[in-house]
Order: sequence, then structure tokens, then C-alpha cells
Amino acid sequence: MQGTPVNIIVGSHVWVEDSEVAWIDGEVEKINGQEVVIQATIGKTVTAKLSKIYPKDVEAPAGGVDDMTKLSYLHEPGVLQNLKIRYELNEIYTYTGNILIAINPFQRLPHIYDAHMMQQYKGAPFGELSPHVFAVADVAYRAMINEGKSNSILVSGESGAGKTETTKMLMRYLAYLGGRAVTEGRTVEQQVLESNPVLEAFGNAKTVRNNNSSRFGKFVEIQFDKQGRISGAAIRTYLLERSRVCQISDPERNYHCFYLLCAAPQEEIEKYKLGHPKTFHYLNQSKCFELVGISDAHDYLATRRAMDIVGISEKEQEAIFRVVAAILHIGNIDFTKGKEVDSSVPKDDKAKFHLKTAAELLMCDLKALEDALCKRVMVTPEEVIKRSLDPQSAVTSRDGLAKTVYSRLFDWLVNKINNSIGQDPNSRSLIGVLDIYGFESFKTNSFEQFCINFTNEKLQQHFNQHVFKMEQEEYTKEAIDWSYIEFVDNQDVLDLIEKKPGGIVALLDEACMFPKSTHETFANKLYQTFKTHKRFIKPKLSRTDFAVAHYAGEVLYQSDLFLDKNKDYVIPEHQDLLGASKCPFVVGLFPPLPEESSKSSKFSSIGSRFKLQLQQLMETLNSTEPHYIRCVKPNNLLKPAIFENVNIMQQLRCGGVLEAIRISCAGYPTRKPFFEFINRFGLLSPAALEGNYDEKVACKKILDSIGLKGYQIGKTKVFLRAGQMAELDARRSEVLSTAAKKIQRRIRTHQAQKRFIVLRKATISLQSICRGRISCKVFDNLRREAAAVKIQKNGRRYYSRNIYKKLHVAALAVQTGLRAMAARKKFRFRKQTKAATIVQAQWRCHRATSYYKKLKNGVILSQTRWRGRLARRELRKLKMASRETGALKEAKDMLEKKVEELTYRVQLEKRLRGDLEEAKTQEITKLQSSMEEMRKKSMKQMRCLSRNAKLQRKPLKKLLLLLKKHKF
Ligand SMILES: Nc1ncnc2c1ncn2[C@@H]1O[C@H](COP(=O)(O)OP(=O)(O)OP(=O)(O)O)[C@@H](O)[C@H]1O
Repeated sequence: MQGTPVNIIVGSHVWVEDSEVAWIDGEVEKINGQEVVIQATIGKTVTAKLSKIYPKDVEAPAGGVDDMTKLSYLHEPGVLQNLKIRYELNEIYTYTGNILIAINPFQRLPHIYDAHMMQQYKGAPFGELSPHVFAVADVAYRAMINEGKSNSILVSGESGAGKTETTKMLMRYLAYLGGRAVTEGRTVEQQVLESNPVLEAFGNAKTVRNNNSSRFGKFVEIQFDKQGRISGAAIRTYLLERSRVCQISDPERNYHCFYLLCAAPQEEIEKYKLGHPKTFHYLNQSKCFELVGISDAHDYLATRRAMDIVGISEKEQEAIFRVVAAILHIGNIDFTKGKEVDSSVPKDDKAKFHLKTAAELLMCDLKALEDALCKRVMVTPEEVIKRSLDPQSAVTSRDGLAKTVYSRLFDWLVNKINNSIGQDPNSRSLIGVLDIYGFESFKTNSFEQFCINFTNEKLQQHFNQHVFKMEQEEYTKEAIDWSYIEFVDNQDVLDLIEKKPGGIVALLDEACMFPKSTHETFANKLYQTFKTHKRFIKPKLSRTDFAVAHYAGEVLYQSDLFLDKNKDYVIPEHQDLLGASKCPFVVGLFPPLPEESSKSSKFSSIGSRFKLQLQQLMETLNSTEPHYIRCVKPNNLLKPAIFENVNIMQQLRCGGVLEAIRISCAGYPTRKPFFEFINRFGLLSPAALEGNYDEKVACKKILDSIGLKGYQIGKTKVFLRAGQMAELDARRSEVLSTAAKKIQRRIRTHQAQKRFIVLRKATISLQSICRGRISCKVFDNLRREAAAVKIQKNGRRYYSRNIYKKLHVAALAVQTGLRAMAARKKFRFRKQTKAATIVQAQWRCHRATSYYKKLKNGVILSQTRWRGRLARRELRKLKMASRETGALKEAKDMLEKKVEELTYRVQLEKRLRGDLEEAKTQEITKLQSSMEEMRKKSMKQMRCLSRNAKLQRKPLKKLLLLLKKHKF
């Protein structure tokens, strides 16, 4: 795409094309006719042709634009600068209309691929969120669901640009959208996703351009049912790089599976008699055995796990790795000259050991294997001749066997995965994801590059057809006013390659079928046939090379190995050998050829098979709605944050990105049938629809009412310029969102009102319930309080009463005690007083009595003595007076009177004592009840009293005795 040097005036900011750094920016100093002098920002003055100068958009947003069709100046430096700005901000995705450009970040950016992101992109309108691979997958999915049409996503880019990673993301997102419940432990989408590590282990290898380069093309068809759920899947692979099995260059590696197996657990290493990769010829041609940051041992286990998930049984896995090990051993069978001329035999014991191990692992006959490698059977009409091969040919035969076995193994894996995932015959539609090698142009380009570039030509044509050709056809059909948009149609290159008869592929097949053909004869044939073809170039200095002017540039091919690489037949000896293996798995890899084909032609060409495959692929793609993702590799160092301008510009040119931008801007990339247009955008101008039944006029009115310029109205469709649809959609979204807001507002008001009424009612009843409950609680509390007070009162009363009772009883007891004590004291005092009185009376009585007695006795004595004397005197007188008896008798009567008196007194005393005792008994009886305790005392007192009584009795006794003595 060449820029149009508009607005180039002195002082304007411009870009200048520079072959080394791609672009230099600066300010125009001078314009001299067709030459411009620029003061570049890199500090030098540059003089360039006016046609190499492009205006710079000084008002472009600082963060770049997410769709390049939005750029004010659409030219290469503008596009590059935009990508660069975004890449520096880690915005690796940018749209170019409907094409997504993905720049490999060479660093993990998990935040842009997590579940949250998937959720965000699910159902989001295209262009609403920032560009993303999920957005493309979402568009494809929605289009499939809404229109019921199959879609395809074509991922392209050069090796290491990130196609496989992008494809994986697409598959992950589609699995997320169409995932379904787990059945039998694993889902279809799980199997589809897990097929990636299995295919990567066997089809990927480290190359100089990518540490995990897919050495095959892949088209994954994901089938969906009516509900949009994944119901099946099919994987188609294209052109596995067979030569890598036997030949690798430093610092590349062979297919990952070989290294994985060499890092397997020890028992497997021993079982397959393996060792370090450096001990195997197929691996040690390069010094690179390990990958930085990758553990082969870990990957081996991961691959086995993935194999389990995709449905490869344990037994099959064992057989697969046995065959892989056998290939490694086959590679170590070296040959030396045999005894016969031009014959060969295993070189040494080491070669024999590997031959034997390979035979064991493939479960075929050792001798048959040796013969298959060292001999050829020639069938002539006359006889069957066995011809020996020289060591060089034996090595070629050996490598041929290894390549055939490996490619059959790879095909088996793909078939197995397809069978295991299963196809859905009732699938409504599918989404195909194509991850195919990008355009390749190296120093030496062989048959592989030729096929790869052929594929890219095909895809470019599909792209052209979709983007340009069909577009312009449509313009004509719809009779809109348009000017022809120039684009490079590559049909002539495709004719050069695939035309039948006469194309390069056909000529190659022809050459392969003639035994005497060599690459020189083939090249000559090409030179002759395409002498005048403008896309075919014969290099001046070479006799076998040829160049093709591809859409992305000229590529020089070396035809040396074209013939060999194009031959796709299995040497019959190899077929017979492995067909007779005792291992059913190996036999399965080499099914017997159909009788006819083996007879008619043993030859089949890789080129024409590949051509056929591509044809089928194109048919599939043509029946789908395509979406394009162009992966870009920002640098060859495979490091993040390095943006190599020239390299990227080249990729953008090759990928047709710039061309697509140009066409998008020059043409009418969006169109809609009138009906659909009115249906969709009628709401932008309701007035335009009123009373108007002509759709075309209505469409025009709608567009005019919005004020869009530059659109076209065809016979049945409205044609819009790039970005106009977005503008219309934005307006529509605005109208819809205003309407939606209005409706939402109303509905929300209504709902809120309803909610409010219900809420109020509920609140009131809740409040009344609450209040009721609170009152109940308060009442309950009051009742409880009253009860508590009552209980407390009663308790206290009871307690006080008890205390009082005790106190009362105690007081009574004390009072009683005290009173009793006082009474006792009084009683005692009275008793003592009484007793004292008695004692005193007794004593006095006694003393008086004693005194009286003494006196009386004395008196009596003295009287007696006296009377005696008187008596004696009288007696003497009486005697003398002799018997004066009368006097004596009188004395005697007097004495008797006295005794009577004394007896009366004794009786009186006795009666007094009885009265006293009676009073005493009465007193005791009275006091006995209250003074139980004092009984003893009283007893004592009684005793005392009785003693007193005794004492009282004593004088009485004495008195009685006295009376007795005196015989009263
Ligand atoms: N989106 C991404 N995020 C992070 N790293 C990425 C991304 N895309 C690619 N890469 C890195 O780039 C490497 C190469 O990517 P990938 O294998 O997808 O390239 P490719 O285009 O498929 O190459 P080939 O054609 O050789 O198979 C990956 O191994 C990965 O490290």
C-alpha cells in the first residue's frame, strides 16, 4: 500500500520510509520539487522522494486506536506506529475492520485470558470491548447461533507468530461457550482441548523460529447442536514435516515425543532400551537436547494424561511409545559395505543391537527387517530379482522406513482422536479453526516451503475472494456507484502451481512417475513450460532452482529434493515387513493395500494429495462465514517488548493486512438488505417509516436523518463505508439505551412503588407485631417484677418472721429464764429467809429451851436441892411432924400438871412441823414444772431443808429425850 502524499507542507510532521528502520518520523524543512528535506527525530537530516513521505497524524490518541480503520491517515507508518504504541501498552490485539491482528507478546498475560475475561466477552457486541481473540470467537459463535450458518476462523502468520496459542485460546473460549455437562468422565470440549498437547507432542518441535513450532497444519471443526452445545469435533491435519524425523539442523530439535520418551520413568527407559538423546542419531545431529523452562519428564506424564483424556487406552499408549522408541533405534542402524558388490550389512555390534531392538519393539522378524533395509525386490515380467543396496541406499531406506512409520503413527493419532471425540452427524453447524503455517521464504526453500506457500496462496485467494472479489462483484450486482479497487489477484500463481495439466504439481508428479527423472530434468521441464509465465522466474545462475512470484514476495526454490519428497509410497518391503508384525498396533499402521491400487500404481504423490486436501479445505471454508486473525511475530529473538519495524511491516504486507485496510476504507465493507436495515435502524428515524412503504426510500430517509455521508444504496442493500455501521450501531444503541432507560425507569418506578406499598404494609404489620411483642415483653417483665417483688416481700417477711420468731422465742426464753431466775432467787431468798427464820426460831427456841431447861433444871435442881433440903427439913419436920402426907401429895399433883403441859407443847411443836412440811411440798409442786433444771438445786435445798428439818428435829429429839429422861 502506497501512501498518498497529501498535506505535505513545510513544518508538517511526516513519516519517511527507510529500508533499515522501516520508518523515520520528522518535520518537513524544505520541498524541492519531488524531493523533501526532513529534520528527523533521530537527529539527522533526511532527503527523500515525495512519494516516500507520509503525513503523520499528530492528533492521534496517545494509546493508539483499537481499529485501524479509524486512523485518520491510513498508510504503512501510521499502521505500524499504531501497533507499536499498543504493543508497548501490552495491547496485543488490534482490529483492522473485521480482521484481528495479534502480536505475539512472548510473555504470559494470564489476566487477558482468564475466566473473568471470557465472561466479559460473552455476548458483548463486536467492537464494544477492546480487541480480543475471544471477541472474534464470540462473533463467530453468535453468528452461528443466530444465522445457523457455519463459521470459520482462519489464523495465519509466520512461524512463531502465535497461531497455535491463538487457536488454543479460541478453542478454550468456544469450549467455554458451548461446554456441556460431563458425560462418562470427560466432555467433548475437554477432549478437543486435550488433543492439543497430544498433537503437540508428536507434531511440534523446536525450530530456530519457535521453540514449540507446529510442523503440520491443522483445521479443527467444532460441531454444535441446536442448543449451541459442542456435540462433536474433527481434526484435520495437513502436511506433517516428515523429513524432521531423520534430519535436524543445529540448534533445532526433532519432534518433542522423542525427548519426552527419553525422559520417561526409568522402567520405561529400560523396557525400550533407551538412553540420553545424544546416543541417538536422529536426535544428536543437533546439540540442542533440552528446552529452557521445559521439563521433558513432566511433559511426558502430561502427554500420557492427555492421551488418557482423549481416549487412547493404556495398551495403545504403550504401543505408540514402543514405535517411537523403535524409530530411535532404527536411526542408529549404521551400514557398511557387505561382501557382495554394492551390498550392505549392519556396521558393527552396536548397529546389530539397535537392529535387534528395533525388530523386537516392532515385533517383526529380525532378518526380514535387515532385508527390508538392505535389499530391494525388483519385479520384472520375467522374474523377481532381489537386489542388494549399497550402504548409502540402505541408510536412505532406513530413513524412509522411519519417516513412514512416524507419519503413519501421527495419522493414526489424529484418526484415533477423531474417533474418540466422535462426530455429530446431526450437528446443526460448526465452527472451524484453521491453524496453518504462514508464508515461508528462507535461504533454501524446498518442497515443504513450496507446499506451505501454495497453501498460503490458496488462503490468500480465499481472503481476496472474501474481502475483495466478492465485494466488488456485489457492488456491480447492486449497481452502486463505485470505483474499482485494485488488488493483487493471485489466481495466476495458483494456476502456475496447481493447474491440471501443466501446473508445477502436475509436472512434479509426472517427473516422479518416470523412473529416470531427476531434479534437473524436472527443473528443465519447468523452465520450458513456464518460460513466459510472469509468475515463474528462472534464476540466471542456477540450473535447478526456480522462483515463484508469490503474492507475498518472490521465493527461490531448490528443486533437488522435490522428487524424493513428493513420493509418497511405502516401499513394498517395508509394507510387507510391518504388515507381518506380531503387534496388532503396528499392523494397524500398515493396513494391506487394496488389490487394485497396489497393482495399478504404487505411486502416490504428496503434492497432489496435499492439493486435494487443500481443495477440500477450501470447499469447507467457502461454505462458512470466515473470520481472520493475523498473527504477527514482533521479533526474531522471541523476546517480549521488542518491536522490529521492518520485520513486522513485512508480515503485515504478506498477510494482506494493509491491503485489507485499504479496501475496507476504499470500499463499502458493510452492507445490509433494506428490510434488515429498516428493521435494525428504523428506530433511529421513526418519522421516515410513517406512511412510507418503499424500503429504499425509507432507508435513504433514515440515513439522511442521521446525516451520514458517503454511503450507497444499491438495488436491495444499503452499502456503508468503514466505521459507518459502528456509527449507526452507536446511534441505535444510544436510542435503545435511552428507550431502555425510559422503560427501565418506568418499570423501576412501578416496581419501586409496588415494592414500597408492600414494604410499607409489611413494615406496619411488622411494627405492630414488634410493638405487640415488645408490649407483651414489657408486660411480662412487669408481671415478673411484681411477682419478684411479691416473692421478695414474702421471702423477706418469712425471713424476718423466722428471725423474729427465733428472737421472740429467745427473748421469751431469756425472759422466762430471767424471771425464773428472779423467781428462784426470790424463792430461794424467801426460802432461805423462811429457813433462816425457822433456823433462827429453832435456834432461839433451842437456846431458849436449852436455857430454860438449863434454868429449869437448875431451878429444879436448886429447887430440888432446895426442896430436898426443905423436904428433908420438912421430912424431918414431917417425920418429925410425922407424916405430913398431904404436902407431898400436892407436890406430886403439881408435877403431873407440869408434865401434861410439856406434853401439850411437844404436840404443838409436832403440828407446826407438819404444817411447815405441807407448805413446803406445795411450794415444790408449784416450782417443779418451771424449774426442772433447778431441781437438783431445789433437791439440794430440799435436802438442806430436810437437814434443817433434821436440825429442827434434833432439838425436838433432844427435848423428847430430855422429856423421856425426865419421864414426862
Ligand atoms: N497470546 C500469547 N501469549 C503469550 N505467549 C504467546 C502468545 N502467543 C504466542 N506466544 C508465545 O509464542 C510462542 C510461539 O507461539 P506459537 O507456537 O503459537 O506460534 P505458531 O505461530 O503456532 O508457530 P508455528 O507456526 O511454528 O507453529 C509460544 O510458545 C508462546 O511462548
